[in-house]
Amino acid sequence: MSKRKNSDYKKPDKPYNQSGKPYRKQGSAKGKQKGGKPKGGSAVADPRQKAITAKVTCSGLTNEGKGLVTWEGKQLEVAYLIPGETAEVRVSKKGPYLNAELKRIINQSKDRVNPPCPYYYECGGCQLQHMSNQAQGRFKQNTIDAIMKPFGKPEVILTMDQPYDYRNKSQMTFGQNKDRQVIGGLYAPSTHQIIPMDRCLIHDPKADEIVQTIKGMMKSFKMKPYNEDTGHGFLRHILIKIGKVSGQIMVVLVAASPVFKGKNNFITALRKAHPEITTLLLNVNKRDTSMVLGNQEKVLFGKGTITDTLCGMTFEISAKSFYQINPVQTEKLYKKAIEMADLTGKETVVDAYCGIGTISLIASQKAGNVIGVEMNNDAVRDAIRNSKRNGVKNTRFYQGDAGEFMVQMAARGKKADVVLMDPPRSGSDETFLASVVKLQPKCVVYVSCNPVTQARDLKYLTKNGYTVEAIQPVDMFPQTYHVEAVTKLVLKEKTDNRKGRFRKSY
Ligand SMILES: C[S@@+](CC[C@H](N)C(=O)[O-])C[C@H]1O[C@@H](n2cnc3c(N)ncnc32)[C@H](O)[C@@H]1O
Repeated sequence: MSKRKNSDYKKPDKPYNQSGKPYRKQGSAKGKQKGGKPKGGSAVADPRQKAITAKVTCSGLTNEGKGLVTWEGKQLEVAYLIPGETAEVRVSKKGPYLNAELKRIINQSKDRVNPPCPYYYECGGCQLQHMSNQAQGRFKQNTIDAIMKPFGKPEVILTMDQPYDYRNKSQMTFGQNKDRQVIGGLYAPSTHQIIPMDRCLIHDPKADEIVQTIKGMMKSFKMKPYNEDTGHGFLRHILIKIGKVSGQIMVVLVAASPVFKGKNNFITALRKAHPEITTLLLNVNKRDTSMVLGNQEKVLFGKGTITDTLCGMTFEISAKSFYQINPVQTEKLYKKAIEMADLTGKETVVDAYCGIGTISLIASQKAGNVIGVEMNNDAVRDAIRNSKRNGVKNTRFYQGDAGEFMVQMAARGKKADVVLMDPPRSGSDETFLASVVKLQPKCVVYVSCNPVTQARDLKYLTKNGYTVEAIQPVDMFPQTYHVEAVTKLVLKEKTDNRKGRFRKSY
């Protein structure tokens, strides 16, 4: 990223509460209290000595779906508490911070439901299963409304009718328990501790079934799970991608070594148990990292890719390429994004952070031409293949940093009528945004899975000639606090004083 030029441009370092104001991290109220009466809740001892039980009432939710309570004048976060509920919480001191854990609900909200997942309270992968679907929708709407308040009122969130089993991509991690038995599951929040589980209710059930089969095969094939502490063992993770429309299934064994003993017999046994698997890969990840996939990849059978259909087009997907994980909601998201772009068939469109070219190719049907730019090599290769596969002739794809690409476009005096952008969670950067401002597309459509970084980037664009015209939230990740939004920005018309009339500044 280039040097900061605009003092308003700042990486968000704190999450925000629903009033859009920064709030403190969980238990982040400092333990020391300077006298004065407690402002809320009631307590029975001093948490500096030992944990105490306090009665509190939940007044709101953080962006991460945790209940906000006031205790002794301090704001604390309590996971799994719902606004309006009164509860007993256990307050303890963690370092300089206070930590509050839910012990018992005294008055229950009508929004509370029994979480269907038996691992819900240990896992942390989902944060909202204790809330009804309507309450989850309201929470996400409030979150996005608060964050986007400076830019206008968002539309009503597009929710999902069947909010379980939706993920087309899943990954499970392998290890051993203290009795040296193989376990497979998901990491507990912010740790590398595996919570053994046979089923995750937001995964495609078929994916979990295949993982259970492989786990069962490990003993007879003497396949050891990898041990992060000793560096011994073979299997680290299993990644599965499923084409929800095509039914094609990719299984990726992520191993610590390329030496796969008993490979052929293993493949034969797995194919016999699951003839529906269309391709199997071995990915080698030797690094001490939380990244699941390593760089080395070998196809063990099949094509090494799967295909799927979105918005009437077919897409080929590699193991390492990004593909939206909830195809039902993705169709709604893409439809909105293309609608917001107001294409007439003549425009030059830039699709930045384009992945395997999904938005580019869908937009190409209504545009003059589309230029896609993407960092990941495999995704660019998929995008090029996908344009051929769909008989699209008016797209070009480039590999590289989207910001650098836009700088070059601006330097060469190229034009773009519309910029579609869909950056990762960290958002875009000033190099990219400054070039958008230079290129002056009449419309920018910004898709984001993180409203906080999106709001930061919108602030930059609105300070530099753009107005937000529409914001559409979409629930792509039911049961979790995450929320996606697509925003339309248009170039403001400027008054040309010399001529005394309005002119467009592009
Ligand atoms: C949220 S995904 C969106 C992909 C695509 N628009 C879609 O809907 O499937 C973000 C994409 O940005 C890519 N990416 C991340 N940083 C990038 C950068 N600096 N320049 C270009 N692409 C980048 C990632 O590899 C990923 O494919």
